[in-house]
Formats: sequence, C-alpha cells, structure tokens
Amino acid sequence: MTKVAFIGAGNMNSAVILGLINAGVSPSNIMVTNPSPEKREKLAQAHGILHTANNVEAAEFADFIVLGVKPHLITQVTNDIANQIDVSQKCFISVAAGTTMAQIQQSLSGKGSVIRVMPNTPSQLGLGVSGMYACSQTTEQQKQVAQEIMQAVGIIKWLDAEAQIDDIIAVSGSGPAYFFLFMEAMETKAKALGFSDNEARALVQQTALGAAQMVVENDISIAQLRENVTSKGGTTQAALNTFREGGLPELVSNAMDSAIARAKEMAQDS
Ligand SMILES: NC(=O)C1=CN([C@@H]2O[C@H](COP(=O)(O)OP(=O)(O)OC[C@H]3O[C@@H](n4cnc5c(N)ncnc54)[C@H](O)[C@@H]3O)[C@@H](O)[C@H]2O)C=CC1
Ligand SMILES: O=C(O)[C@@H]1CCC=N1
Repeated sequence: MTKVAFIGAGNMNSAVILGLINAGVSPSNIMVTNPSPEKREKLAQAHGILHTANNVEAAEFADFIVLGVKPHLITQVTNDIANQIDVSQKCFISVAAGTTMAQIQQSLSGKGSVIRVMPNTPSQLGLGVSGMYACSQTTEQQKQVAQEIMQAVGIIKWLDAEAQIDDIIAVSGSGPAYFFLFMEAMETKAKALGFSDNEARALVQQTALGAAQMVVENDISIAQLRENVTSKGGTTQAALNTFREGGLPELVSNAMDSAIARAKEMAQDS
C-alpha cells in the first residue's frame, strides 16, 4: 500500500489529508510532521493518522512525501532528508508557490523524483483544483499515484511547462481568496444595510453558492448567465456599470498578474 508523508501540518497539507481520509485512504498509511506538537497532534487525533516531529523519519516511512511548508523552507527540508536517507526511490510532491523544480532537485542532489503541484484550499471539501508538473525522472507509476492523491481532493490538470504553475497559482491557487474578498465586501455592505451578521452571511453565501452552481450546471457561457440576470435598464445593469466604471475587469487581470509576478520573485528569493 502506498504510504504518504506530509511535511508540515498547515492549511494546505491539512486540506489534502482531510481529502484523502474522506476518499477512504487508510490513516495508517499517512504520517504528518510539524515542529510544534499541537498542530500535528490535533490532525493526528482528528483522523487517526501517524505523526512525528522528525521529517527524516516521515520520509523514511513514505513512498510519497508532500512538502507543505512555506516556500523558503522547502529546499532546507529536502536537503536535510537527502543528507540522511537514500531518496532515490522517493517521490517528492511540492505544493509550494515559488520554489522551482531545479531548486528542489538540486537540494536532493538530483536523486528521487519531484512533482510540483499547485492545489487550493477547497481541496478540503473535495472541490479543489490542482495544476501538476512532473520532472523527467518521474515514473509513470509515480505520476499515476500523485494524480490519485490530488484527485482525491478535486480535479487535476497536468501542465506541459513549469511556468504554467505560476499561471495556475493566479487562477485557482490564490483564486478562492479573490471570491472570499468579494463575499466579504458584500457581507459588510449587507450589514450596513441593516441585516444581522447571520442574515448577511446567509444571504451572501447562498448567493455565491447558487451562482457557482449555475455555472457548473448550465452549458451556457458565464457571460450569458450574467446577461440573463441583467434586465435592460434595471438594477443589475446599474450595479455592473459601477463595477465597470471602477475598472473591475482590468483590476482582476492586474491582480492575477501580481500573483504571477510574486511567484517569480519568490523563486528568486528561495
Ligand atoms: N494556503 C493555500 O491556499 C495554498 C498554499 N500553498 C502552498 O502550501 C505551502 C504551505 O502553505 P500553508 O499551508 O498555507 O502554510 P501554513 O503556515 O499553514 O503551514 C506550514 C506548516 O509547516 C510547519 N513547518 C514549519 N517548518 C517546518 C519544518 N521544518 N518541518 C515540518 N513542518 C514545518 C509550520 O509549523 C506550519 O504548520 C506553501 O508553500 C504555499 O505556497 C499552495 C496552494 C494553496
Ligand atoms: O498565497 C500563497 O502564496 C499561496 C499559494 C497559493 C495560495 N496560497
């Protein structure tokens, strides 16, 4: 049975662990590490998975090692593991933004295989999106298992070029936060209009859920769905005009470019 180690008990790894458990993976095949006992013990207790403070012990246990620490720590962690055990048969899956394949491979002295994955937090509901890019040493079997791990938490897209990881970050990796910001702004205004906290939250979340579900279930374009809400000369048109006058479409494009630029900057800093 494939064994998976998760280095770091943070947001992203917790999401993938939860997804795997929900998908029926045996907890005894999953080990999580974290320097502080609280976070890893909480996860271990919640799911019955194994835990340790020792990254090398976890890497020894597993065939697949999911690197879920902050980008600047990735190569430190992989270098430390590769200095202490034979990693030639291991497959490292890095979910870090802005740490390149070359940087990770170098830290492993070229041993083992590396797959860069860019998931997102809706993975914890099984509604994630993951972009995946594998190094040339990755075997078909390793690619298949990595794909199964990420498919347990959502849809995946294999990428042909590593640079596309940064594009996926801008779309789906950071994307949930764009929608949260929008929902927060609507919630704040709903409260200002006099709705209670609970009412404002319920109104906004159901609207967002309904809109997303309409996109999923209809075979027409998103633009058409928008037009269907927009009566000529009506209230929606008035609101959308205000968004356009404020430059919303350009702002979204600029924001996504900022995410891409930041991913590239982070690669320089790593
Ligand atoms: N949060 C998100 O939506 C997404 C995050 N990512 C990537 O996932 C990675 C982790 O991000 P988050 O989960 O948000 O961060 P986080 O801060 O929630 O989790 C990182 C965890 O690693 C632990 N840690 C620190 N040093 C460690 C070490 N030497 N060994 C083991 N564990 C250690 C920390 O205590 C913390 O619990 C980042 O590289 C980020 O780029 C990727 C896609 C989406
Ligand atoms: O904000 C970040 O850097 C990470 C990568 C995508 C989502 N969170």
